[in-house]
Amino acid sequence: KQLVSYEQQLIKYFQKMRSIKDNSKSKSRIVLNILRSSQRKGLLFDYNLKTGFILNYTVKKDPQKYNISHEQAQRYSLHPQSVVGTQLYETLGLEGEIGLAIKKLKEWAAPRPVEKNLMTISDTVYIKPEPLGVVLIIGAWNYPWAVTIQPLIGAIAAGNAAVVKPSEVCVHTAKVMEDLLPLYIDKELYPVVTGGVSETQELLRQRFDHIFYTGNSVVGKLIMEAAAKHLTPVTLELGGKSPCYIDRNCDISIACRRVAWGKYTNCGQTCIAPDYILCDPSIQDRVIEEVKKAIKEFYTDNPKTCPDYGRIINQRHFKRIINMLEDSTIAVGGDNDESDCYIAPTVLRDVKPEAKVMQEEIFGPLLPILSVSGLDEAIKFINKGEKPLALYVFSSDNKVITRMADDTSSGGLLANDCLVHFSVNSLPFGGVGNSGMGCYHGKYSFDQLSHLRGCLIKQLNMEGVNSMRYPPHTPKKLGWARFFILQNVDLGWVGRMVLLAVLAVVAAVVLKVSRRREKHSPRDGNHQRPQDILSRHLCHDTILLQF
Ligand SMILES: NC(=O)c1ccc[n+]([C@@H]2O[C@H](COP(=O)([O-])OP(=O)(O)OC[C@H]3O[C@@H](n4cnc5c(N)ncnc54)[C@H](O)[C@@H]3O)[C@@H](O)[C@H]2O)c1
Ligand SMILES: CC(C)=CCC/C(C)=C/CC/C(C)=C/C=O
Repeated sequence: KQLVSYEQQLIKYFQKMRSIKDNSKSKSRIVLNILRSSQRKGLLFDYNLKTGFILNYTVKKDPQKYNISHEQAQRYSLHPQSVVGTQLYETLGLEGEIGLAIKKLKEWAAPRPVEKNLMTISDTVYIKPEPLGVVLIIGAWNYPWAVTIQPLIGAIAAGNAAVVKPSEVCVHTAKVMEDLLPLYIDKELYPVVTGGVSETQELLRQRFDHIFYTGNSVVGKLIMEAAAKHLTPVTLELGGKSPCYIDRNCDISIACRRVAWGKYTNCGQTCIAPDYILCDPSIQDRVIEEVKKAIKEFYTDNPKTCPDYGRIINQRHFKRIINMLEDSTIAVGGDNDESDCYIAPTVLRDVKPEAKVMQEEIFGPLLPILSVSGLDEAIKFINKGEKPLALYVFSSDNKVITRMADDTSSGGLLANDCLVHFSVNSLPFGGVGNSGMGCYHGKYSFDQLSHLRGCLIKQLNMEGVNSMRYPPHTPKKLGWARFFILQNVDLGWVGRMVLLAVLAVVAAVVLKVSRRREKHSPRDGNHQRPQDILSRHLCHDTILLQF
């Protein structure tokens, strides 16, 4: 029933939308105006229903069509990555996020009761998550589905409208998104705007209610600058050099296989790829040998012909990565082919901190190894740099892992594995410092793209209790205020019942006393209501302290 009435509402709304004339000069302004007017109509506030409907429609009712997007993506000949790989690294996560949102949305969107202090004990105090409005999602090219659609799922779940701006660098995927998204979700509420820097800048001149940007830190600063003009909050999912410390005390063979997977997946073009290895010089040769073995195991003797090994996204990035090889020693790989944007899985040995490859995020299949004398030096080295998006530590010794966690800071920390924290939707995913701000995935996406509105609903009675905060202020009142405000009450269910019973008894006693007084004294202008008497008791009697 609800759904039918909701659909009727939608039909009316679309009729109205169609009648709006496109008389504005700027394409993005039109888009924004449409989204804003849909917001004003209050339709988006029906978000439980709407999101449930859209998400169900997308995945559950039409799984076949949902899958077509991968196949079609392949047909549009995306940058080389196997169909299975695309699903494993990109769309599997999306399915998980959608499933979770469908399952949990009611719970996430519901008012959240919070702890109260004594002053607000009889009030209703809660957090009400509200949609922010219109979110601008600017995606990057390296995992275009994951980094563009995953925030969109959060935006929809939280009841927002969203403009989706895929990266122009992944030309084909952007086109697929532009073609396919409107087939599955409401194109009026979630339009896809394609284009490059100038189109993005034009979008950024508009006022959004949140900007969710994924990409490099240099552009991240420009996004923040543009957002500041409208005081628009931002989520910045950036990158940087994610260190990987391999302790002497660990299974080096397993560690290196996991590091090789983390590094060479998507040809190193992963925001959380281990950027470089720090290890004791005594294990460097072993590390090289084991990474080499893993490369062969994953990508055969000739990664160039292996369908699971990727390519560099374009020649600009190819040249940037090849330039980094200049002053380092190649231990494994190194062969490349510019015409095919191919760079073999490569390991660099005895790399100096001043080497070119150590001056910026590599974002390619080069794995430099730097020598450190042990954990202390590794921590020192890491702390000299910017706070990374991910930090990896491999050790069989829990003390080593704990020290790394305690003495460094990063967006995420992973011990004895790489990348997999991205797939755990109960963990917040995001950077800190130069690697970004804000986080998402699962409920964190919902909260990040909601306004958490603090609500306190008081009744108009019990006015006397408030006298402690009203002028004239006195030290005695302050004493009471201190007690009532600073005492947090978390009594639990039983405690609340006991407190209620005690309050009822006190109220009954006070009422009885006041009635007796009323009986014995005639009504006059100074008559006091029971709650005033109660509050006087509350403020001046020691009974309360025992309370
Ligand atoms: N933290 C994460 O989740 C995450 C995920 C993927 C990538 N990254 C990081 O992103 C970087 C790689 O992506 P990229 O930056 O090359 O992607 P990119 O070139 O695709 O740029 C990202 C977006 O910014 C827009 N853009 C580019 N220049 C702009 C400008 N001057 N003004 C306004 N908009 C502009 C693009 O149109 C694009 O949509 C790496 O640093 C990587 O670590 C981070
Ligand atoms: C398949 C498993 C267990 C995890 C996925 C790991 C992966 C490749 C994450 C990439 C995440 C991502 C969007 C990075 C951004 O650049």
